[in-house]
Amino acid sequence: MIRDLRWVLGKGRTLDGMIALAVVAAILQGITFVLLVPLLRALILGDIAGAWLWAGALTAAALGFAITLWFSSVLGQKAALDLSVGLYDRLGDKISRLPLGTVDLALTGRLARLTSKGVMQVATVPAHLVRPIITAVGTPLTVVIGMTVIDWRIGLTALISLPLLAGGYLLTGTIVRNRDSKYAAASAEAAGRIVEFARVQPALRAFRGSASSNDELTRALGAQHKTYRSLLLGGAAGMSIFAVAVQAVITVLVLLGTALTLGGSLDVPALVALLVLSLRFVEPLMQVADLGSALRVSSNSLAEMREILDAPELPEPTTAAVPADASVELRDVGFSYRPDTPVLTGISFSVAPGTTTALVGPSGSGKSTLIKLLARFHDVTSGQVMIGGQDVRELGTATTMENVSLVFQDVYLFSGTLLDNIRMGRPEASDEEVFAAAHAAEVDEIAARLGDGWDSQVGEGGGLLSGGERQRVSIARAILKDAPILLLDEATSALDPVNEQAVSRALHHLEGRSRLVIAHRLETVVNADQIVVLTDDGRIAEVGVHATLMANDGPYAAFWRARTEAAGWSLATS
Ligand SMILES: Nc1ncnc2c1ncn2[C@@H]1O[C@H](COP(=O)(O)OP(=O)(O)OP(=O)(O)O)[C@@H](O)[C@H]1O
Repeated sequence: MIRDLRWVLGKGRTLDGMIALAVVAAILQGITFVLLVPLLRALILGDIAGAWLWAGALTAAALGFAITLWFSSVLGQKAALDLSVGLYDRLGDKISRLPLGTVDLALTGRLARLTSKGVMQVATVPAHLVRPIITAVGTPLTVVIGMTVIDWRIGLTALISLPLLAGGYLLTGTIVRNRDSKYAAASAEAAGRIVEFARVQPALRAFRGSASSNDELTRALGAQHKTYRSLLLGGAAGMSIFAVAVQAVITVLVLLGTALTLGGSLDVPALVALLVLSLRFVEPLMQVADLGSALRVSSNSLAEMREILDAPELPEPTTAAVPADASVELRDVGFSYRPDTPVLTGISFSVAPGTTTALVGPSGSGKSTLIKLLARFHDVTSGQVMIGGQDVRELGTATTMENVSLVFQDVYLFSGTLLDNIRMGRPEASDEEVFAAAHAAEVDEIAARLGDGWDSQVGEGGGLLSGGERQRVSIARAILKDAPILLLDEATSALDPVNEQAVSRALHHLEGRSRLVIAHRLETVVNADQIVVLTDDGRIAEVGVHATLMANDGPYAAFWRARTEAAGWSLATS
């Protein structure tokens, strides 16, 4: 854990300083406790001069303890700040370098949890956990040494009791850790079910509440409740075991001290003083169990962050190649998300500069995956994806992205103004260029409808706009960006006719680029320079133009017949 913290902090001098001062503070606190023995002894024996002397020494040690504790607290707070800044920096930096294909909803959810609760848990480790744990261990050790100096038999007994207490602590830890991870898993499941429950509300209400989704949520909440109860019971049992171990040690020390006093080898003042010391000796240890389980929770969060930070990135070339033109070529491309489950196999075709290729295939045939490979969301498992005669791995992610514009179904707008969202296509564009792109994509009518025109907020994720409006904003971005290659997922089937026509007109402004389109509109398919038909297992079934493929009477002709029968009206409107 400390190694991981040091890794986040870089040099970690603040952390090292805090640890060194915490060790000194723990020893000074132990010495303060030990000095109680001669002080009490002097007081009981009526040695006033001696008592003053010991009281002075005790005050000096206590003062030293307070000062070092204060400095180590300050360093602990500084380490907390450095840690949170370091973690946010590293996570932010990593997200910008992760393959886009891996930045999905699951990762977003994990990051939301880790950057809120997780970072705080880790940042407070030095000040609130490491330092108290050093005190909880260093102080009793110093006290044991002091006891040994006063009476070696009592000291030795206290020393031997330490492994017993450590055993009790470990047992507590094991019980809490196992139950805590079960509770964490049940909580994550319950949180997922609640989100799902909220998401499917429209469907649930439309179908008068299908019981299954409710059942799942009830089951997940029940499991969470059960694991929480088990965690509380386990934690209480663990604490009790530890407390019993502590009491046993005190009892043994009292019995031994009494026996030694009765035997005449220990005087009464020393016995009283040692008994006081025994109580102080176990006091810091009592905190260890609590601190230990908190430390484990923080260490789990840090491990999860490291998992994200250590996730593999796409290799980037030292010098990015330059594409010769706007052509696209796939050479025997194979891809799988998981080992041994290929999604695409043996895909080869080219898109000549300025032409349109329509991708057609059943749901799940890999059309979106293929488009994402071209934008380097992932690297191929085998074969090559080329842009302008260069492998995208030689172009690197940045150059690849410079050469493509993406207009996808699930357009995500960031919460900001309409204009800012369009400007994102080319941040350095002038206002005139932004307005021209917005006008071409017919976004100006959206601006006119919204209260604050171009400065209207679009809401988180663009939630204040309709699906078709979000798509037009995304087309405006693409027009502004003016990249030579357009990757488009049409999805106009999900739009109302007015929006569909607006999107369709907006897309005309993106003609002239090399276009690879997941085609849903029959008009796009029939007019495409080339149609690539995929099979349901991600292979190429046919490549050609509409007339040839219809004449072949193969899978494409079957697809065409099915579509025109199902949506004959759309031919009439196109
Ligand atoms: N991130 C992912 N991780 C694992 N498997 C995935 C992932 N994305 C897609 N798949 C799987 O890859 C296959 C192809 O999916 P893809 O979305 O590319 O198909 P598609 O032809 O675009 O489908 P649709 O027309 O329904 O959008 C499917 O079996 C899908 O379940």
